[in-house]
Amino acid sequence: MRIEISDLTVKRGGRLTLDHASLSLEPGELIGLIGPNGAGKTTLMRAMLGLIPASGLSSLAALPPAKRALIAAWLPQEREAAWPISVENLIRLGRIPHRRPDADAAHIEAALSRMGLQSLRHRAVTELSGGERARTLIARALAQDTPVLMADEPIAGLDPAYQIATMQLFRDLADEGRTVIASLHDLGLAARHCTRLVLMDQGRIVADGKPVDVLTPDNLAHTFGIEGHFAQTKEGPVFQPLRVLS
Ligand SMILES: Nc1ncnc2c1ncn2[C@@H]1O[C@H](COP(=O)(O)OP(=O)(O)OP(=O)(O)O)[C@@H](O)[C@H]1O
Repeated sequence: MRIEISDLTVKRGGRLTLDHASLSLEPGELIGLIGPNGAGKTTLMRAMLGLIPASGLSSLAALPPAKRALIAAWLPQEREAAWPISVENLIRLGRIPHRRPDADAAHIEAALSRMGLQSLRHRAVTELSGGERARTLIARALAQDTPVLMADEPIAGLDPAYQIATMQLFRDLADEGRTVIASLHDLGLAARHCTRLVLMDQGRIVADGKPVDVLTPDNLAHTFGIEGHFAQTKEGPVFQPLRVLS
């Protein structure tokens, strides 16, 4: 599903933390939202979903909440587990918007299996490692089975195999025709798996395009203050941050 935002703006503490952002997200895209700490990535996604007050337009935020929950799954950055619900039951919460208990089991099984959680299904989420909890929360978002998936730093804290597997899974979801947007700090994985990168700095979108066109020496220097190496290889695009510029 296509999502459009136009002039989306958030003001907090007298400062524009999101400054007139306009974007159109298309089905089939895996969009990596990148930028330094405090650039406004979380703010952009939360405003897009209607979770925080914003001026401007967001086609998602304009929907009634019940409809929105059928269209967009949201994976927030916070991963605390408040009470000892089992892995399986936490994933089941993703099915609430559908009100179709008959179809729930298949979606829950698929999500458990896609995130490698079958052996942990009866474990309390309060007794998981950080990475296992992260995978459980991704599974809950998958069980929601929406055309749009929005994720805030979904691979932070995962081991390399699960980082790659999760990025590949997101790419598969995009290839199936879903719209996927994820904020990422790992520019190497962003370059390798994303079809498009949106670079933010100080509340603004400063670049938007293919990884090769966004991870340019100028953009890296001006936003991150780093130098990196980008190469097109037989394996696909490879990016390695090299050094901090003084
Ligand atoms: N509740 C708030 N009140 C005031 N300022 C806030 C609030 N929440 C966030 N900010 C500020 O808004 C700016 C953007 O924050 P945001 O969390 O969107 O950045 P981010 O790009 O997701 O950063 P990170 O990579 O560190 O997670 C930051 O300067 C932050 O300090």
